[in-house]
Amino acid sequence: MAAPPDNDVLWARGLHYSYGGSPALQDVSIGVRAGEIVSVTGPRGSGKTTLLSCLSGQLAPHDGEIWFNSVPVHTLSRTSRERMRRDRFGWVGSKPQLIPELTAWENAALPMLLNGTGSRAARKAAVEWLERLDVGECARKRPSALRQSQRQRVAIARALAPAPAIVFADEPTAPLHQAERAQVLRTLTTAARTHDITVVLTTHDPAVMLPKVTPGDPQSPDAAGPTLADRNLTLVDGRLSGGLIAAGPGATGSPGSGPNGTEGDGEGGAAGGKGMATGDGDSDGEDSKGAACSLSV
Ligand SMILES: Nc1ncnc2c1ncn2[C@@H]1O[C@H](COP(=O)(O)OP(=O)(O)OP(=O)(O)O)[C@@H](O)[C@H]1O
Repeated sequence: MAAPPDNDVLWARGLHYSYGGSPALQDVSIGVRAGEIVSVTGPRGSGKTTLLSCLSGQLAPHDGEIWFNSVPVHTLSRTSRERMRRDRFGWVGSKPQLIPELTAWENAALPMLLNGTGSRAARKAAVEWLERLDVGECARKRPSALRQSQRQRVAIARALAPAPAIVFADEPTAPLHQAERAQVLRTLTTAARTHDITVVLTTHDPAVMLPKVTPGDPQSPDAAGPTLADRNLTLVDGRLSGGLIAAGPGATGSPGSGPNGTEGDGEGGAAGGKGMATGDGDSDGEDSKGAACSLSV
């Protein structure tokens, strides 16, 4: 069993996953650096949710390896994977999935309380994150009293508050109006960057996808402002397509500045072996979809 490159916090190789014999992921390999923000795009049914579910330990791949730092996730029992998810990962789904009987701060504090954090410390962290995400005034309200965009911010606070190593976000802006999408994505990615949290998110949202940047060209899309993700990966029919795009200079605070497309050399291509998408360029069945959308608490 090969160990993953040291500088990748998350590393997967040769992932396969099928639903009843129908392949959803085929030979997918990916490396994500600590602190990196990676978006995964692709048409409907291309395998984005399945990939996120495998990487986050919700689904066990039918073949392939997944490493979280030095932990071989693919060899863990279901219980150990659950513990790892609870202790080290955050999850933001396309629906906020808050507990209706709990207030916003109680929802945001729940993963910490389940992790054994004391109630005062959990409450303090939850309220601080709600404030950071501009929903501090909602802390004592129940989800039914909030707008959908506010509920999604509470869900983001719930994912970030325990200081996870990685937040997985599956179509986090899907239920929002167009005007709120960029704002919520920016809030999530800015908060993650500030706290050095790695993010892997799926989206159809063009705001997250990285434009091909031509250095020195004033018409280059990057001139319009910073992009939200450091890299975009494209899935087509369960396979990573050649569309690995590395971040340009507009991706503020990006650690994804390896040889695979710094300075916006967009067409990084699949680095390494077939379908291998990595931030560093030199590194070489059990559940239904419903489970993938369950709370990661
Ligand atoms: N629980 C399931 N049972 C059977 N097939 C499934 C299940 N979940 C997903 N699939 C199939 O697996 C393939 C990949 O689905 P997946 O949801 O991962 O793609 P996606 O890119 O996230 O799609 P979307 O953008 O619509 O959410 C699709 O063909 C889908 O129909």
